[in-house]
Parts: sequence; C-alpha cells; structure tokens
Amino acid sequence: MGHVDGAEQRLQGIRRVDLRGVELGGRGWEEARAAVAASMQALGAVVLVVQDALDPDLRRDLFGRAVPEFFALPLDAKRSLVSGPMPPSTGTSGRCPKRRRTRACAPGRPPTPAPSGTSATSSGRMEAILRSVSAFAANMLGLERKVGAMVLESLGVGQGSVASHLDSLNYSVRLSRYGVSEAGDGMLMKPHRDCTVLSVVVQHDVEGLEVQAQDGSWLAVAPIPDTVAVIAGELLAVVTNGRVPACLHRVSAPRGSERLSAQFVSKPKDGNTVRPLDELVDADHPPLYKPCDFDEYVRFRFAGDGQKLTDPLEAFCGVAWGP
Ligand SMILES: O=C(O)CCC(=O)C(=O)O
Ligand SMILES: [Fe+2]
Repeated sequence: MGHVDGAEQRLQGIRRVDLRGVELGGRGWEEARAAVAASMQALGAVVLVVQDALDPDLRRDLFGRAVPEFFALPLDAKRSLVSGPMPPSTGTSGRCPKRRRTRACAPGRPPTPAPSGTSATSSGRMEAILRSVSAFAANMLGLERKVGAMVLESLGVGQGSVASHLDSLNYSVRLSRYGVSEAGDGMLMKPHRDCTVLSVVVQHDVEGLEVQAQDGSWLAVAPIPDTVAVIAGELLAVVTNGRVPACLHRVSAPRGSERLSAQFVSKPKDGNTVRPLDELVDADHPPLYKPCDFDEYVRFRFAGDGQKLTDPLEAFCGVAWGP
C-alpha cells in the first residue's frame, strides 16, 4: 500500500512516495495520488519508490553494459540509434562542459538501419543496447502515465481529459554520461527547467541531482536503488495552467566519479499545440498561458531569442495580466 515517508527523509532531500503495489484506482491509489500531487504542486518534483519499474537486473544491464557501450560507439552508429536529430550536447558543449548525452530510441520505434560497414559484432551490440533501452522505456511508460494521471485527477480533471492528455504525448529516453569532476565542487549542469511535460530521472550510483525548494534552497535527490525522481517540465506548467510549476533543477559534481543517468521523458506528439486544460481555467483561474506550439517554442528556446532568457516559456506564451 502506498505511504509517504516521514519528515526525517525530507532532511535528506525531497519527500518520497511509495508506489509499490499501487495501481490505478486500486488500494492506496488515493493516498499516494494526494502525496504525489502535493509534492508536484509545491516543487514540481517528487521521488517515488518503484521496485517493479526498475528491478536490479534491468538496472545492472542498463547502466553496467548498455549505457557505457552506447557512449563507446562511433558517432555514426550512435546516430543510427537515436530517434531524432542528435542534440548538440551529444559532444562536449560549452553549457555543460563535462557532459555527454544523447537521446535513444522511442519505445516501440524501430531503429534506423545500422550504417554500412558496421560489423556483425557492432550491430549485435547495437541491437542489445536497443533492447535494454526499450525494456527500460517499457517499464517507465506505465509509471510516467500513472504520475500524469495522479497529478491531473487530483486537480479535478475528468477521466476523459486525462486520457486525451496522455494520448497526446510522445515518449523518449535520454542517456547522460558526465565526466569526472576533479574539484568535486563544481556544477555538471546549471540550474534549468526541462522543455518537457514530465521527466522520470534515474541516477545510477553517483548523486548530483538537486531540485530547488520554494525557499530557494537546493534539495538533494539521493541515488537510492528502487527510487526515481519525477520532474515537471515547462509544458506541464502550461497544461495545468500554472498549478504545477516547472521544476528548477541542477546537477552538482559531488565527487570524483563518472556519473550516469537515464531519463524517460514525455513531450507533445509532433505538431501538437499545448494549452491549459479547460477544467483548469475559470473565473478564479484565468489562463496563464496562451496556446503553445511546441515546435515553434523549441525553435525559440534553443535557436532564437529564448536562449538568453531566464524564463523563455513566460516570454513565449505567458499571458501578462495588467493591474
Ligand atoms: O542527470 C540528471 O540527473 C538530470 C539531467 C537533467 O536535468 C537533464 O538532462 O535535463
Ligand atoms: Fe533537466
């Protein structure tokens, strides 16, 4: 049955909610839903205990083999495994100098053929990487949908709108490998908000993820096996008409070890425009966001004027309410 861990765990980071054995509408659902929604509304983040979603064998296979093998592949081979254009940070980048990362296949989506000249051993290895990433994605999909449903249901959104919101999403996996920080006191990733609906973050072994609390302090998310962090992105702020804030988070460099993480992220399907759900707009809650064309927003945020702004979402589709 779902339960919320006590105050002592807040001291180590953010509150944890136990979702083991909690199924949609079943025993413990309402209690867990309230706890998840409260944390998401306060912080835009929650930590979940989820043994079934990431069993030890899958974790070992993913981080012990598939992720290191993925990053060891030549660029062409990596490219054939990702579902869209490679993000600029696939190589080292100015913004996150110690980090290499990429997206991997979307669940259920076949990889593009291996580049010509790929040996049988390499292509066998690539298939094995895809299998591990797909197993991870398949397990995370149910979890991410569960959290999305919990948040919207507890805000009073009806079943039909929850279902159509969930159907409007696309999912993908992002793998990150951060190089060793010698100093141990720097940042691996600066404070930022994700341009997603939700991200489920799995840290492997080495800590670093921190989320900002309402008082401005940073709460560490410990890399405990059987736990994942769920982070609200900017598009969930739009969908919920600001009830769930996009979580400001960062990755610190705590000690001299390489750090690996995997994220399962949801975004609007190609071409979808995101707007506040009807049930969350009324006289007391005027719309805070105009409809947000996702593709245009991505261009604005990463290639246009939005790059320099601290709150590009607000600049792109925020409704300014005068006095
Ligand atoms: O590696 C992590 O723990 C989180 C990475 C992150 O915040 C991101 O890729 O946006
Ligand atoms: Fe992030």
